[in-house]
Amino acid sequence: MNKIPQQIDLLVTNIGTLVTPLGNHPRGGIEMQELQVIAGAAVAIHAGRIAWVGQEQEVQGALQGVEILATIDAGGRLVTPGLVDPHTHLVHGGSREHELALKRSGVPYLEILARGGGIHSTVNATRNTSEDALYSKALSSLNEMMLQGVTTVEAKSGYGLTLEDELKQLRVAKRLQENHPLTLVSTFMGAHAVPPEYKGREEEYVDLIVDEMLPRVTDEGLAEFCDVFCEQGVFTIEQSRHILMEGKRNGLIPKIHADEIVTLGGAQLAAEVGAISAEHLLASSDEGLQEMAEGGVIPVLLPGTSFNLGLTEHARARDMIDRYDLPVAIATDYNPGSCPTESIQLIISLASVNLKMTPEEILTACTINAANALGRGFEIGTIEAGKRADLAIFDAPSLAYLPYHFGINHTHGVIKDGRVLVWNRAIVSGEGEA
Ligand SMILES: N=CN[C@@H](CCC(=O)O)C(=O)O
Ligand SMILES: [Zn+2]
Repeated sequence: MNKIPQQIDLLVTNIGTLVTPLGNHPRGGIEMQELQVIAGAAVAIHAGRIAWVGQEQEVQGALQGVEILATIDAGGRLVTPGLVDPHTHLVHGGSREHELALKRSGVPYLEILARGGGIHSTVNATRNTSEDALYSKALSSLNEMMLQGVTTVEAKSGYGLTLEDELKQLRVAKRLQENHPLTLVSTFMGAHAVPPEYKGREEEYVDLIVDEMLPRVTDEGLAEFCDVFCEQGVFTIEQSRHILMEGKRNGLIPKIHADEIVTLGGAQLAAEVGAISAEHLLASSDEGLQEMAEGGVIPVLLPGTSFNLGLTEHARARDMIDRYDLPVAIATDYNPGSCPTESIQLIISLASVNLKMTPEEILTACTINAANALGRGFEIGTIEAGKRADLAIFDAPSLAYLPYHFGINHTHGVIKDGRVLVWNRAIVSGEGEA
């Protein structure tokens, strides 16, 4: 139990129900179902951290003699840990609604890419967009995410695909890290596609990533993670292994877009290279899932992507949880092609409808498990003394109401590092404010 400080900066009172997983570690299998539920709760915050959490009727006793600087009334609402979105392609230029008809007429995702559209179309747009314009666009998406109850967001590069354009994307993320109150976590993904100018010279592009991009990204401190789109016609298992191992040598933790469309063995590769997470996994084999479980790799599932691509098959979340005890995380995968939405609450409903996850599993997936997919389980993802004071406050009578009542935003308030950022559904403090 943490010692209670002499001063409380903010006391959140009148919480109808507080729901949170517990602990710092990823929660797999049946543990995903286990939450702490406190009816009539209060949370005391000091220096951006949770100092005390418990039943409101105990608050007087617990905080006796402590000076309370400010109080905020949660109005009997539902409070959860601030949500964590561990997989987004936040920074990019343009949009791809011009591909909608093609997509809906049944042209597969990889076919659009092979024809020079898809990711390549966004690479063009991103190269032709200034750093300031990329910043403004990403900022408005980040604010949307914040309004959804999200307090930590991962952001990948991968729409530049030249040294300078990859650095440009990552510098935008760094500026947002510095100026925006949400926590932004950066991932280098120069291996998102082979750019058209390297067609037929794929190995040369891999060399460019390894010899020039990785060292610069590390030198400038622009990313924590390195990701690869390991997929048929994109990067092979061998190329992915090489890039991820070289990334590791440069101090970047591996992540991998694995087995999204074709069963290539990306899940096994994730375990082999010691990846912190593997993403998508619609086509992973049982062997792959078993190896992920043994290797401690977190599956990050992206139900918005399979929904938006019009697929009838989805990632096997039930098998992952019930048979392999895996600590499933979920994310938006926000990107301009396969999943153009910032709405984690839509993803929460899709995790219920298409992944057949329970409300308790879903909350675990977008809090403590997502936090661990970003190596941050020690400081976020639960409401416990000592953790960062990141809270989401919802206009919802119960946890199950979040996936159940779909397609609307339930967020009433957001508190990040003890600061009220959203209240009454509006941003009250944000980018550029101390
Ligand atoms: N599948 C690869 N990358 C992204 C999509 C990128 C795009 O289509 O622009 C994803 O995770 O879904
Ligand atoms: Zn992605």
